[in-house]
Amino acid sequence: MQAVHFGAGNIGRGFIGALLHQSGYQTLFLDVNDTVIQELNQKREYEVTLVGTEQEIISVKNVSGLNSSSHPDEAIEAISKADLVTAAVGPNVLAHIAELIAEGLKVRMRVSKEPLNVIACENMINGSSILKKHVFEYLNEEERQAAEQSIGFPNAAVDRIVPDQRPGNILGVAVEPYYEWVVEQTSIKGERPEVKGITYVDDLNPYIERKLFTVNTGHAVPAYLGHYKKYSTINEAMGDEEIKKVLYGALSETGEVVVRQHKFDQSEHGEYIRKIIERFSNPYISDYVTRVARGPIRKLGQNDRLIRPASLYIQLTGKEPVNLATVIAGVLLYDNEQDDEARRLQDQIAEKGYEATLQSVSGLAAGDPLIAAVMKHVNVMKR
Ligand SMILES: NC(=O)C1=CN([C@@H]2O[C@H](COP(=O)(O)OP(=O)(O)OC[C@H]3O[C@@H](n4cnc5c(N)ncnc54)[C@H](O)[C@@H]3O)[C@@H](O)[C@H]2O)C=CC1
Ligand SMILES: O=P(O)(O)OC[C@H]1O[C@](O)(CO)[C@@H](O)[C@@H]1O
Repeated sequence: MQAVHFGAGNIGRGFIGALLHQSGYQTLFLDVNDTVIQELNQKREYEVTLVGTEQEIISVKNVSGLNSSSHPDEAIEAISKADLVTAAVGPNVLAHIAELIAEGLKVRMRVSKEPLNVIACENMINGSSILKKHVFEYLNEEERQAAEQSIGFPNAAVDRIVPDQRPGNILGVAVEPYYEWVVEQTSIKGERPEVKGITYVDDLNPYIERKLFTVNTGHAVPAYLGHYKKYSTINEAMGDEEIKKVLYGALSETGEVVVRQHKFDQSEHGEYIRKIIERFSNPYISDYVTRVARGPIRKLGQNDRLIRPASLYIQLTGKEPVNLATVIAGVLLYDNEQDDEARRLQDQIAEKGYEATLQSVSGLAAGDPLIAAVMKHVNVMKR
């Protein structure tokens, strides 16, 4: 079986690539990073090290790479013949891989009605549906109708902390042992892809929201408040009692939302939170606050890990999400010259101020109570 995976980065190699290999797939990684592609083609294998109290090494074999930017025709051909297409490129990059996928589908649909599933493995709600929308922009009406019949874009939630790797080791990845990959089976075309480790569910929404609003909201706390307090790693930030207090508070706020919205059992959700906080504190993983904080404009999006649960908390409880508001203030204060979105955010703030910037990046209406709640913390924290 042949899988084509877009993005030979941390999650691509450290999570999806490893499971595909363990499930018997040959994986072609499509990426724009020549160094990684060359190394993949030279070595044809790499190691994933699970780091915890005990270490385990997984050898990922039957892999190759292709620079999809300089070799689009080969990429199109590979997509046209693939048994499964996956992607972990980052939410903002989905639009940029859509044309290649569309061209691959056109070639495929000309010669066969064989079903294919395309799964976006990103930290976002409805990632595969959004990718589908981008792909369909490159298809004509007839092709769209054919694609509706045979090409599935099941949404997915992926969870594994894969920090940035040590320089010098191009392919090897150190990852936490934990993982979760949940895929919406109702959108699958043909047989469900047999990938070890995928949990199929009918409705993904509860799982993606629980994950995004617990793992990712939670991780954002030591990331942004850690950077604010001048820590460089998540581990250091997790040792700060003030940060931990906001973390517990924020996860209790999102917990209330997730449990009420999706009817998760309260005590099971408490246990889920406990495990996640333990994962953030894994002493064997060295994760920089700047990686987890990357892309602050995206993270202030209306459906992302902070604004959506904070807005829902206000709607559902009528209370102020004090802790989530503190973290959102931390995002607005996130100043990192190395991060393009952080620079753009600070430029906007310099031009029009915190309140108007928050409003414009989050899509919140003027006068939304969340804005006032956040501004209280901005005013204290910026002193
Ligand atoms: N690292 C983590 O712990 C987790 C990350 N994710 C999600 O997985 C996605 C990827 O994250 P990471 O692997 O951490 O990022 P990464 O930056 O390590 O990997 C992204 C890869 O995509 C490649 N890429 C960029 N533009 C491309 C294009 N046009 N065509 C093909 N490849 C392209 C990059 O060169 C890079 O190798 C993100 O959506 C992230 O939120 C989800 C769960 C965990
Ligand atoms: O990948 P994003 O959306 O930039 O956010 C970083 C987050 O994603 C993860 O890498 C994995 O979910 C977490 O470590 C962190 O919370």
